[in-house]
Amino acid sequence: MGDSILTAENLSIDFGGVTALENINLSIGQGEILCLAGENGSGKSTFVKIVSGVYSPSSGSVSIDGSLVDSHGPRGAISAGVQVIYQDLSLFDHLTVAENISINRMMHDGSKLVKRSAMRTIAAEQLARVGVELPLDERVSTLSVANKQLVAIARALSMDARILFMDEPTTALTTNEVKRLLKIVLELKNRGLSIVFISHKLDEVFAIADRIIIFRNGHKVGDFPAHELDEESLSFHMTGRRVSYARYHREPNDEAPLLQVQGLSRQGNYSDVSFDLRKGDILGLTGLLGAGRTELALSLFGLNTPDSGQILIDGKLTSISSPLHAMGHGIALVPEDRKAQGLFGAQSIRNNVSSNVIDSLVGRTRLIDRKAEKALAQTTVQKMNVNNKDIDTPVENLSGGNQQKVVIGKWIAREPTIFILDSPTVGIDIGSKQEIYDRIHALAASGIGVIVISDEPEEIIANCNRVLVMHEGVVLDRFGEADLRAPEFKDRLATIISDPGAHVKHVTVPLTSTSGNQQ
Ligand SMILES: Nc1ncnc2c1ncn2[C@@H]1O[C@H](COP(=O)(O)OP(=O)(O)OP(=O)(O)O)[C@@H](O)[C@H]1O
Repeated sequence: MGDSILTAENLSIDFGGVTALENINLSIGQGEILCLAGENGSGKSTFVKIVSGVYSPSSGSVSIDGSLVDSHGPRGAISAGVQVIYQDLSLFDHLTVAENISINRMMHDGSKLVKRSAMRTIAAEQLARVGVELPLDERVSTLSVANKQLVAIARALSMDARILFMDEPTTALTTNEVKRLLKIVLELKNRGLSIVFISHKLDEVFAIADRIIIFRNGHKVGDFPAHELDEESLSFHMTGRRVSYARYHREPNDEAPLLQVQGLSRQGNYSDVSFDLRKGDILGLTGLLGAGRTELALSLFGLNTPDSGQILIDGKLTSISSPLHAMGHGIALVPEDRKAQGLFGAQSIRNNVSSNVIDSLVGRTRLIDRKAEKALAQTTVQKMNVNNKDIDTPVENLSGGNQQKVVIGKWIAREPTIFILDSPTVGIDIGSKQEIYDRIHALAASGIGVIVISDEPEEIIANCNRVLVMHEGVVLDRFGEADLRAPEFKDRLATIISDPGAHVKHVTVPLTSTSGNQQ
């Protein structure tokens, strides 16, 4: 580690009696990439929020270059060179690239007038530091998530950042975009910036980390040069146990399809998609972000009406015109964006879980059976291993990964027969992933049909007995259990996902009940 730039001493914080961090001591070196690892709810984001002045610690201090940082608000941290890029990026979508990059700098400098030329100069300079070109006058809303992220990095640099915190920056990026981002992070480090990088994707951590600090239950439990760890030892330090993902094998022998999708198309989203889903199937829908997977899932949940094609449930032609309709047919969807679509943030865990099954909780008196509601929420919290067991906690106070557990749990509570999970383990730690995979396997083994949307080859291989690869709205290829079992399949799938254009379609028979590819 180079000279230490930031030092945290004895940092502790608690929220209403719950200790989120206790006696954290750590330092960050000049020009170093430090990865913060830890299970969901271990305190990583809370640490970032203290250092950046969002939270005041109950005790302890943060100093930069030996000077104490004022812990009462973000100003002190910003002046000392701390910048944070949160997952939602906090950009102004309706403003241009140049305006977004320069706005903080101009406000910080006390500019009262909007000077367009100065804005453009600042933005161009900062983008050059990141090493990318973006159209300065383009509205940010039109950019890809990856390019929005570059805008956020350029904005951070414009504030003379010396330490850049990135909290799960790769969750919404494609494989190639992740590679570009990691390259940029390494270049910024080479120019002397200190970077604190938080990710649950251990391959990313090992691709860039100089040092890895591990939190568990609010305590620092490890501080290692990255080369002293590998994925297995890091997982062990994070969870205190050996983590491995069991593979799923379909047992039910009822071949009648629960769901048949035949020639489904929606202009601009997906085209001519066909597949069957049987009891006990876990069908993987994979491909890059933007492949049409999410749009297809939304159509199956009544939120994105197809233009043509057919959906059959239990052999009967069905039109799914609304989520209520879909739920009536036993379909559940864990959406891609848990914050916007999956949860009522200000509501308690209890209310979020019961919101999905409220009809079954209303008794003859037309009142909600509060006892049953409480029992259901408690069971969900236990089964999903949510770290906060107080069911009256607002879900917005849970860590990101624990929020995702509540979303999955509240849909399981509906006991669906067709369960669609869009990117179910984004932001989930490796130990919790294992638990969620076990739950998905058990649900499928009990006879429901599951669709898992994911671009992680490891996730697809651990969970699925069939896979559809989508690219630009069409099914590019499909694989059955025999393919999935082949030892080289993980690498093969990773190559197809990262470069679908180069993949030559070699299976032409559709995976329908009449096809031979029914593994
Ligand atoms: N504003 C808050 N009010 C109450 N509890 C909170 C608040 N913010 C965080 N916590 C609690 O502090 C603990 C640490 O949460 P934090 O978000 O720091 O975890 P994390 O390591 O970033 O997890 P993840 O990987 O899931 O994002 C959790 O138990 C969380 O519920």
